[in-house]
Amino acid sequence: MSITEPAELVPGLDRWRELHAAQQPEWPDRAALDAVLSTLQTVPPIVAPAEVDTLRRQLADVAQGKAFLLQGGDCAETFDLNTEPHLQATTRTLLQMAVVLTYGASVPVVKVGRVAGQYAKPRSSNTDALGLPSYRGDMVNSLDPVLADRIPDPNRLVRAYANSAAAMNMIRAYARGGLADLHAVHDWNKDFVSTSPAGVRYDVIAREIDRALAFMKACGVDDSALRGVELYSSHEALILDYERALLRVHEGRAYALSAHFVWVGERTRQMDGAHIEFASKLANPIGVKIGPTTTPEQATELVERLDPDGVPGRLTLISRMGNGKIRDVLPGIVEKVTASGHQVVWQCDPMHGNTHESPTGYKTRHFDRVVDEVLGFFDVHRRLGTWPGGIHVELTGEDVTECLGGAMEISDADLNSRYETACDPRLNTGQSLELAFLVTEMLRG
Ligand SMILES: O=C[C@H](O)[C@H](O)COP(=O)(O)O
Ligand SMILES: C=C(OP(=O)(O)O)C(=O)O
Repeated sequence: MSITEPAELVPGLDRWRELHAAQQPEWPDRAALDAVLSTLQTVPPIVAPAEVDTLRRQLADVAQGKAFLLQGGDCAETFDLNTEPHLQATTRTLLQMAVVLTYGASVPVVKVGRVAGQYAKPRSSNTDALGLPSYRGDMVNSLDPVLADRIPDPNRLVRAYANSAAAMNMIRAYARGGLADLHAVHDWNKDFVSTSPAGVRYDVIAREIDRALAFMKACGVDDSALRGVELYSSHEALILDYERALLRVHEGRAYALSAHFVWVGERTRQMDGAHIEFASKLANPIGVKIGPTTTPEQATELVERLDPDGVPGRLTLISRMGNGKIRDVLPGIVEKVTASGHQVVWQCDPMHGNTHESPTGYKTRHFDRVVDEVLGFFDVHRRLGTWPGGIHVELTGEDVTECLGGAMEISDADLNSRYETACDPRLNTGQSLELAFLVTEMLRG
């Protein structure tokens, strides 16, 4: 693999540098940043091109209605919480959701974590409630409300790389055996079953799977394929200097090897902006968030620009419109993009359009609105005869109290008991599993 002079190997690779890049940190010392970037240009990347290509092929199946995409993880990962228990909890929750979907709806599930690199956040405001520079993710500055720690520090890019690489190392290990072995389907529910209605429901499926595995064993069927899974990483490609430093050219194609899948956010998807230009040059499967103001024309323009060769699954359009708007805004977009002939993955992020502030001052989301946005997404696709390809959720495997509602009926008064997110509120394990059960019913629907 060539890692020298990527811009000479891929024409126009660095055109993004001439365009406006929204939401970039104001690094105080350009020379310090450049020193860090030149280090990152020579490190081994976090993922490999062959893995990225495999995911792209699996997303082609999703685009063609043959599989479902489950993507989830922290809103913002932090260096402090990049621990084995935290990674295991996130992985377990994703695996449990995938089992519920695969078993309940008989559909292959492509599993992608918001993990091993989700260290940068776009913000609505440059300052926080205390008047300090906003926290922009551990890759940029510190969550601690101290002025000096909120100054962007380029050394954090190296820490983000190192933490991502370490996390990806563990995730690959989990995926290849042990934790992700379907024979451990019961263990994923340990400590959880007795405390959650969704855990009890899950246990029923786990017992059925156990029986099926015992039956297969008795019949002498080779079940080695069930001893591991494929689990991919993803994050928002926000800090372009970082993404560019971890880009490598392989067989003439530019791969962002910071993750298997990267997406461009709602705040940075301007057609004439640097993020879309950068993403257009990548060989990775990429996503773009589309919010409630997106027009069918804009969506089609994005698709033509990011999928010029019409590769099924190359592009995932992630709608995040809010439950009150999705039924009105999404249909025109789906109709026009479908008429263009491009086979995109349609994915629903039911989190980012449904955020509000609780009377107690917490940024929160109500589970009912989350579910209603997913229902709206399914309604639209059913009506138009297109495939509701996946969901994208902010979740954690911890028992936090950040989103309201769900079977445990988390109330405004409960929010302060375990509100731990570094940025936006996440579904806890129980709420995540409940969502998986509900989506299974929608898929069967
Ligand atoms: O996760 C998404 C965004 O970074 C987040 O919603 C922005 O939050 P803010 O409006 O508090 O800046
Ligand atoms: C910032 C995010 O979302 P959006 O771009 O949709 O606001 C996110 O998913 O972290």
